[in-house]
Amino acid sequence: MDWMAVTVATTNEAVEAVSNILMEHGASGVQIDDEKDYEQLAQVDWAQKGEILNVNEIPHVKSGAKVTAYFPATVYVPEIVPEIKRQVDGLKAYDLDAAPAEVTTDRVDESNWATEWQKYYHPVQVTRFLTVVPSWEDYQPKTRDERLIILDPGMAFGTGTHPTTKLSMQALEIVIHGGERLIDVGTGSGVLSIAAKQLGAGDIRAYDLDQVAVDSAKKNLALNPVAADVRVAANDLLTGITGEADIIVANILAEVILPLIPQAWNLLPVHGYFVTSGIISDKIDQILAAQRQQGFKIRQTLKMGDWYGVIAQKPGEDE
Ligand SMILES: C[S@@+](CC[C@H](N)C(=O)[O-])C[C@H]1O[C@@H](n2cnc3c(N)ncnc32)[C@H](O)[C@@H]1O
Repeated sequence: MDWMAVTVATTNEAVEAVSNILMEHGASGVQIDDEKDYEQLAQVDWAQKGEILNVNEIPHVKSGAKVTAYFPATVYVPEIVPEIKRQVDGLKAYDLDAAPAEVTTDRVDESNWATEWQKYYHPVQVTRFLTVVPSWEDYQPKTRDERLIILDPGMAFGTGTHPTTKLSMQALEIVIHGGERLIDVGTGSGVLSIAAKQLGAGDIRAYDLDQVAVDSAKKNLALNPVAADVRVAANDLLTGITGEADIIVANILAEVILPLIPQAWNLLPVHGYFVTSGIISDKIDQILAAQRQQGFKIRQTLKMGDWYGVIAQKPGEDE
């Protein structure tokens, strides 16, 4: 369906009143492009927040504000524009300066609209060997060792750039030597399974509680031929799962890692690795204590900002 966009160029102080006017005329939603908001957005470290986003590339107003309202084809826009203009000009009566108060209209093709945001996502090198590439980008490895993770950053957590995901990948680079059987608990977008395959892991099973994540992981795995044989299913942690794994990786909140510790212990052989991430600094001591209590040896802790990752190992008889 085609939509019509009505844009009012105005001031920061009149944004709310202008938005109300547009909504009262039947807009399905408004988009606000305000110079002041943009100044704040530019301060955010988007990679740190887990987004492969380049805010600097987003077109934006250089002064004042622009309110754009979207109207479905059922609203005849040329008819309502003069009234919108009259009401915006009328804000002066309430001591609101809405100038320049210019009203323009444009046709929006919904198919372009839905993919417009993709323009701002780009390949990001997340560890020494791994680069996350949005599925629509044509990107070739820059060095012989660079491995790609093709992702469609959709609904599920895991664009690969969040510190907790990076820590997990760094830990996988340490523990994977080739051919290991691996279980990815809380797979999200499937990013860690793809990373593990790229690093040489063998058989991989991936689980997530959330069906949206399971579907998203399946789509992403299909984009990466190297990970085509990863099996994904909905499951609560490792409840009911049998069959040994040499490595179990989980990037989940500390509260959720606690009940996973005994489950992981039961599925790991001697010398098997338990890689955990998603642990905020306040909880690291509790997680380390619980893993030691279970019998794990802590081989390495990794840190990025406020986040920790842990490489634990099930020790041999002689340790
Ligand atoms: C922080 S995300 C990690 C996603 C991805 N593995 C990564 O490293 O970027 C945590 C994931 O764990 C899943 N999860 C939370 N509780 C779970 C549970 N009890 N069993 C399985 N998955 C769970 C969430 O749905 C989410 O997809």
